[in-house]
Amino acid sequence: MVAPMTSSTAGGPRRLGVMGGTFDPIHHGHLVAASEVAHLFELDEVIFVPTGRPWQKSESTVTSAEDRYLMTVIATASNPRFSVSRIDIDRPGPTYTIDTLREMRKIYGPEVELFFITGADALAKMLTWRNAADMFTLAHFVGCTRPGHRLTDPGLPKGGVSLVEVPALAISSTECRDRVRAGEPIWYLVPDGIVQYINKRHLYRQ
Ligand SMILES: Nc1ncnc2c1ncn2[C@@H]1O[C@H](COP(=O)(O)OP(=O)(O)OP(=O)(O)O)[C@@H](O)[C@H]1O
Ligand SMILES: O=C(O)c1ccc[n+]([C@@H]2O[C@H](COP(=O)([O-])O)[C@@H](O)[C@H]2O)c1
Repeated sequence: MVAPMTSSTAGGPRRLGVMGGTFDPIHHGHLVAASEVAHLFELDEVIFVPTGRPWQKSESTVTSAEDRYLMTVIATASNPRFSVSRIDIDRPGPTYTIDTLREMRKIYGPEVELFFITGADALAKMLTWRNAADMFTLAHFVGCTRPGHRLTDPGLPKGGVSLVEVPALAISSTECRDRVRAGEPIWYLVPDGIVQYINKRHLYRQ
């Protein structure tokens, strides 16, 4: 593990975490990873960014962007340091992180420090992402441990990534969807409001 960078705290540039994900649905694994990275890196805020069209996931299995966005808002509402951005769902075309980071820099200004947060599985695939080499000039990348996945640096530019240990929660969105489909409970895998939203909207039934 690489020791996290510490902040310049008061008076320094704003430090923003960017937690990108399909969040179909959002679960406690996402929330705990974001919270831990916020703590370790002394972030001012973590912005959750639900994907619009996650091109590396099968389109037919992805729930509508509005449902995923609303679930992300519900799940993060109680944490004053968490917020949700629509930038990926409002941008047409496939979702590329290079575009997310460019847009973030336009919105928050060139001085802001961006920390893009990923789990070990996403980090392992990062070199297959669009314009991967350019992403590292726009943000620092933080790879988090995730049960069932080995956390290694897949050969990213030196200094561009930190690997950190977060509390281990063996939860995936796939498992949540499968459990709903099978009539099994997802209480405590996801926030209570997400169980209620899924039931109200009849998501993942077939
Ligand atoms: N339990 C977890 N612990 C740590 N990181 C996680 C965990 N679950 C997801 N992540 C990370 O959160 C980000 C968004 O993940 P995503 O929304 O694709 O959820 P998922 O559970 O991996 O979904 P699916 O099962 O549908 O593939 C990714 O960087 C992923 O690696
Ligand atoms: O930029 C890309 O080409 C790219 C390819 C795959 C995933 N991503 C981003 O990685 C984050 C996690 O994605 P996912 O598919 O694991 O939910 C999310 O912000 C995606 O937009 C980005």
